[in-house]
Amino acid sequence: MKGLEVSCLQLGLERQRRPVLSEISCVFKPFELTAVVGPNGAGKSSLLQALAGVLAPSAGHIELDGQPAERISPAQMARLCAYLPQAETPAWSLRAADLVALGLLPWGRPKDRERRVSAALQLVDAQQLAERPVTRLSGGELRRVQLARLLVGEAPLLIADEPTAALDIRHQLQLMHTFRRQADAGKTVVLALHDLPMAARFCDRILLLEQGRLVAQGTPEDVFTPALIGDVYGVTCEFRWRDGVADFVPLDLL
Ligand SMILES: Nc1ncnc2c1ncn2[C@@H]1O[C@H](COP(=O)(O)OP(=O)(O)OP(=O)(O)O)[C@@H](O)[C@H]1O
Repeated sequence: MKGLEVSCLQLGLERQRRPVLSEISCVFKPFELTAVVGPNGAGKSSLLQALAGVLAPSAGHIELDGQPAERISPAQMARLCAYLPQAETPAWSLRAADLVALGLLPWGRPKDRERRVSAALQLVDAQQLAERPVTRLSGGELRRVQLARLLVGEAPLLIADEPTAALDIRHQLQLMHTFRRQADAGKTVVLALHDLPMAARFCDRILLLEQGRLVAQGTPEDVFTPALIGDVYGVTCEFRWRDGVADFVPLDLL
């Protein structure tokens, strides 16, 4: 599979005329799983929406393999990037399998559609939900079906906003292993996460946002330090590293 490199150059974004992202410069590469972390309102979702082409930057550029994002047509973008927003309520009572199949729309109606839908449902342990109307699923079940829709296509760039938030710990781990495998196979994977130990364990790179600015980027060991995290989140904390796995202990408010 050909990977996709995404660059942000001095990216700025306004919402309701208020700046929510400023001077963000970073690169997302094939084979890399990146977590975007930061406190509530820091701009994680806004950055993901800009990368997915949902929100247009007010300053700077986004380039996909060197091509300016604004020159990429919506149809082309749909083949390049699969995006799952933070929250999405189903508007129609589709069967779960039909919702997942929507993720294949950018590629028409592939002959092996059913096999692919079933494989994607299996990735999130949701095969047993295939025939269920999506309006009658629990929060975590619906999220897993939506994640199957994200994973069913062939886009080289996967973007998911807090994908583990509604899931129990077994399904969280299963999903993070799936994203890890997608990155290992050459995809460029970008996730907004609040779970810092999960980000430390599975991700190659961390972007730390604070009030719309990128205050740190690097490996989990670079970014997850008590000084940086404590300062940005306003807490005292400890990270205890064992074989690349971080025990994160939030101690108290600063
Ligand atoms: N639809 C909107 N219209 C106007 N401003 C918005 C909108 N959505 C978010 N914002 C503002 O943009 C800023 C960044 O919000 P964003 O949702 O990107 O943060 P976040 O880091 O994803 O937060 P959270 O962890 O709470 O999901 C915040 O100040 C927020 O109030």
